[in-house]
Amino acid sequence: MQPVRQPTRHIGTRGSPLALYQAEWVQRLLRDRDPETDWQLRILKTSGDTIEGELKDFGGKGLFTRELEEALLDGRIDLAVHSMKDVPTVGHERLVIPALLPRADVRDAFISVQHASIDALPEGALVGSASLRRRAQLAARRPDVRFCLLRGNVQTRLRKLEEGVCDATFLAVAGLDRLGASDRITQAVPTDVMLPAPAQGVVGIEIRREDQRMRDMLAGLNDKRAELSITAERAFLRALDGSCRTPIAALAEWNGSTLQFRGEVLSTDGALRFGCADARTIETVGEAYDFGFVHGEVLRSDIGGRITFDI
Ligand SMILES: NCc1[nH]cc(CCC(=O)O)c1CC(=O)O
Repeated sequence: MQPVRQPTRHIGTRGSPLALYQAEWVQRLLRDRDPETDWQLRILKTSGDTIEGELKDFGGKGLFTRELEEALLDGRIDLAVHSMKDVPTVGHERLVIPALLPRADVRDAFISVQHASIDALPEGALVGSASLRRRAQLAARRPDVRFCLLRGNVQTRLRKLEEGVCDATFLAVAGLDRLGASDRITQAVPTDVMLPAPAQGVVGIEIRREDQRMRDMLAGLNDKRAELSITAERAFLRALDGSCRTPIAALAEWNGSTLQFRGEVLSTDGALRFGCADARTIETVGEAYDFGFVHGEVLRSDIGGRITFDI
């Protein structure tokens, strides 16, 4: 008998602990589905991993995903694992995302060594966050709070917080749960206080459009509910934003077969806040997309010139 050569397929990922955890999760799922293939991780650095300052100042989209997409296109990797929150709403024509994994906790976590909740923060507290959305949402509730940058991967940020660099920070509950750091969460912030980023808590797998075999295999991993939810949220974002410089939040939650959608846009200082909410029975990706997109367009015209969108 001829020994069977195991085909190798490469799963591309960033090197942060959270990215690696998510890529290993995908690797396990693929090994279960297709043990004949040798599923290897390939770690790549993205521009988002090397930037020091404010992400918004770098303008470009896809800071955490572009290098992975280039590696897909030139064949260095066969799959790319992304946090969907980091994936631009307009994709490359030669790439597709056929699998979205079941959604984790969508909330943001408030983390502080000394203070029990957002409302317990002392007057003028210093909050470390590079996220425009979290800053604006917190400022809307607590205009007295001051901000500083706190960047780096989840562990780095938690360490800086313990060193006293700031009084509190925010991270996605999903990321902390995946890293086994749920005990660091001081308060899981209710979504009516802090509506999450579009697609927060969802991991997606991107591949080359032409890779039909991979598409067929991944179709079985796709979570339809996660797909419809984030399709609506990302369509809302797409209708509103071109630059990642406007604080935008969206969440589409299931109640039976009804998708309950909420979206909001804030001014950077949190002084202006425009929101919408609606519920509809949704069955297809097309319906989910239209649902989110229309709400983005309506909100955009409600806002008029009061918040600038530099598309
Ligand atoms: N690069 C930032 C990023 N992208 C996705 C997550 C969290 C995990 C998720 O939303 O799926 C994080 C970190 C954070 O916001 O705390």
